[in-house]
Amino acid sequence: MSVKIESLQVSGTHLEVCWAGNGRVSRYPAVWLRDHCHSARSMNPDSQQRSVDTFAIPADLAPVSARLEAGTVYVAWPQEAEESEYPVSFLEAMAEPGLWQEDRPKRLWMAADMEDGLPEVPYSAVMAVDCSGLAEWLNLVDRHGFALVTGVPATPEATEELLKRVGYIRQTIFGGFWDFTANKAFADTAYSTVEIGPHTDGTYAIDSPGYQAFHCLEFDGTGGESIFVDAFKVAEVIREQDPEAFEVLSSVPVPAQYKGDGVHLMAENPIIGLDRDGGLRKITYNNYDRAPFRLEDSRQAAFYRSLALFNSLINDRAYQLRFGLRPGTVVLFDNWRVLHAREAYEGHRRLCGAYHNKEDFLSRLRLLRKRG
Ligand SMILES: C[N+](C)(C)CCCC[C@H](N)C(=O)O
Ligand SMILES: O=C(O)CCC(=O)C(=O)O
Repeated sequence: MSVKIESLQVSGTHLEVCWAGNGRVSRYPAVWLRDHCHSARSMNPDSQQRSVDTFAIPADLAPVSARLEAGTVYVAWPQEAEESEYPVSFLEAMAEPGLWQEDRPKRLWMAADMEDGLPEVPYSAVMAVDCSGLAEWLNLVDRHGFALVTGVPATPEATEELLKRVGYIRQTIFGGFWDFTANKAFADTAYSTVEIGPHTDGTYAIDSPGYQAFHCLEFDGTGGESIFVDAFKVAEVIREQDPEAFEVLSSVPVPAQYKGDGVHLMAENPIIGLDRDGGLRKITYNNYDRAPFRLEDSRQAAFYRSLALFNSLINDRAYQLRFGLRPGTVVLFDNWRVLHAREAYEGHRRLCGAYHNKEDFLSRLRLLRKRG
């Protein structure tokens, strides 16, 4: 429910809005206001894209008058016949200066935190038309870094249909929706039976896949247990216990590469990527794909020490959630936060799954939350 406006007035180069209930006053500068006008002449009514010429707005613009009518604030400008329009809800959302952000709290975890059960949603709920189950699944992934869907028909078709409810599938050198065994189809150990330690995928991609899903369709063998690690938890432990290591891991740009299958992909990222406020944004870690690079000796020593600390924590069972992927259960996890790994295995194992881009998952989550 939108907050009500108690009163509004123009004051110099600003519009002042006094909000009902708390008496809070918001001040909006004229140039910013004119640049964000919602009328059809300033915002394309079909695309909601800005059409006003930002750069023709006089730097000394000042509003002439303002009025409120039926949930919209109208502002009159000198030399303009038409008023600008602003939904009250828009002015409320922009009441104070501040950079864009969304409230998406994370629950960081160690293995013991998951002893009461894993975040999961039944397939029937996720596929239901009302999308409440889909919203629950994506909210769980956003909060915990992963979530299971149980009772999924063990077919690639059902799995692909499920994953397409999240958003369109990300294409990579491995294709789109993939269905694989240890067939050495690509120059990557995923297509073998060897052990793969905790890592994120696509460290060699400038835009690493935001999410990854696995569904084990067939398993007739031994070993092959999956491992998941909340690397945000590990990063916060390091930030607390070893600030020097945290500085190294969050600042040294580590190059990665994928060489083979007709490509040579390269990208560089710090292992612990931070956002503008110093919060955790993106973990990028795959020691197998780290490309050669050199630092000067003392920095090189600090890098290996920090890397060894990170490695010791992600391989500490206290941080490792371990379970076997089995037919019927799909795991979707945040590839920018949760490391995944696999024990070596023998016998036959068939996995299918896909990647999603970070922005497409968050778009679906955002729209589902708006419906909620
Ligand atoms: C596509 N599929 C999941 C089958 C295999 C992907 C291999 C990804 C590679 N280990 C990396 O770290 O990027
Ligand atoms: O086989 C698995 O369980 C996972 C393989 C893997 O790590 C990957 O595809 O990145």
